[in-house]
This record gives sequence, structure tokens and C-alpha cells, in this order.
Amino acid sequence: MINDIHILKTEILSDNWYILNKVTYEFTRPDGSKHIQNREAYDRGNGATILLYNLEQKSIILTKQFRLPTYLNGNPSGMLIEACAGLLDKDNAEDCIKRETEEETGYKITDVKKVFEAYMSPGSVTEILYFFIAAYNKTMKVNDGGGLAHEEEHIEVLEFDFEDALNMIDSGEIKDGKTIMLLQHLRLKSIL
Ligand SMILES: Nc1nc2c(ncn2[C@@H]2O[C@H](COP(=O)(O)OP(=O)(O)O[C@H]3O[C@H](CO)[C@@H](O)[C@H](O)[C@@H]3O)[C@@H](O)[C@H]2O)c(=O)[nH]1
Ligand SMILES: [Mg+2]
Repeated sequence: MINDIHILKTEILSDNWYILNKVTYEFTRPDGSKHIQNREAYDRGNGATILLYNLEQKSIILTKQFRLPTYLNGNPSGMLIEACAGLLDKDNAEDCIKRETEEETGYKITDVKKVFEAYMSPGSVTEILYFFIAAYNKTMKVNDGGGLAHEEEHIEVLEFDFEDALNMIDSGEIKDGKTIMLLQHLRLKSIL
């Protein structure tokens, strides 16, 4: 346990798209000694993610898109299967995820349930991610989804049998943290 934390200096290393800061801080250890350390922290805002599920069909909706960082680190196609997600603008997490759901999957949902929140990479990224689930059915489909053209998102919308999706975690076809957490949540809480 450390306490009495004081930020001494924040240096911007990059503010090209998001912000990479180098932060120097002082803290006190339990024995009363004071220490100075610095760490880099990548600030790309906060986000929200959602798993859409259909109780009758026992199915779920996921997306597939190119994610450069995975391509740079062991994912040969760079394509990643993920729960729908987006970065918070100035809106709250619930409004954000409803908007992202319509843009990325084409489903217009009104009732969402927040299930938990999590820091996804606490040693290096400031982001906190808000996790939601919501029921979907065919009548809620209002467009093809795919993301915003001007953001060049090119998102594929996929409907999976829930058991198949769970098996895809074991086979390594689903490798995205937030997606695994949401799929396991549905099973743990016996929702699907
Ligand atoms: N030009 C440019 N565009 C970028 C850059 N980085 C990201 N973008 C674009 O910014 C847009 C952000 O789309 P969102 O749907 O709002 O966010 P997201 O990337 O899906 O993020 C979600 O998933 C992440 C990964 O799990 C989460 O970390 C994040 O919180 C959020 O939930 C995407 O079109 C993405 O390509 C960049 O460096 N340059
Ligand atoms: Mg997104």
C-alpha cells in the first residue's frame, strides 16, 4: 500500500490521436519513506461494450473488424471478433452504447443493462470500460450496421449460436478480452 500520492509533472510524449503521458509522482511507503517514480499512461478516453443476446434463438451478435495492434502482435489476418464497442464521446456510457449498437450492428435497442465495469489494461492504459447486455430480435434491425463510413470502420456483423461462441473461446477463434468476459457473464449468470 502506498499513499500520499502527488503528481509532480505530466509530460505529453504524443498527442497525435490519443494522448500518451509520462507522469512523475511522489508517494509515501508504509514505513514513511518518500519515493519518486515515473510511468507512461496512454489516455484514449473511456469506452462501452455490449453483448446482444436472443433468448428464443439462443444466439448472440458479434462484430468482426481489422485491429492493427493485433496484426502487429501475432494475429495473421488482423481481423478480430468482438462484442460491439465504442469510445465515449461526451455522452454517458448508456447513450454511447445504444448509439454504437445501431451504428455497428444495425440493431436499435432501448433497454440495456449495465453488468460491470473494468480497467482493461491498468498498467498502461487509463481507460475504464463499461459492460452492457441487451436482448435483441429481428424487429429491432433498422439498418445493415457496419460502422460509420466517414470513419472507415468496415465492420462485419455476425450472429452466432451461443454455444458455438463459447467453444470459439476454447479454440482461440475469439481472443478479445471484453468479448470473453461478456460471453462468460451470460453463462455464469445463466442468462443464456
Ligand atoms: N485516424 C485514426 N483513427 C483511429 C486511430 N485509432 C483509432 N481510430 C479510429 O477511431 C474509431 C473508434 O471507433 P469506436 O467504435 O468509437 O471505438 P473502438 O475502437 O471500437 O473502441 C472500443 O473497443 C476498444 C477495444 O476493445 C476499447 O478499448 C474501447 O474502449 C471501445 O470499447 C475507429 O474507427 C478507429 O479505427 C488512430 O490512431 N488514427
Ligand atoms: Mg467500435
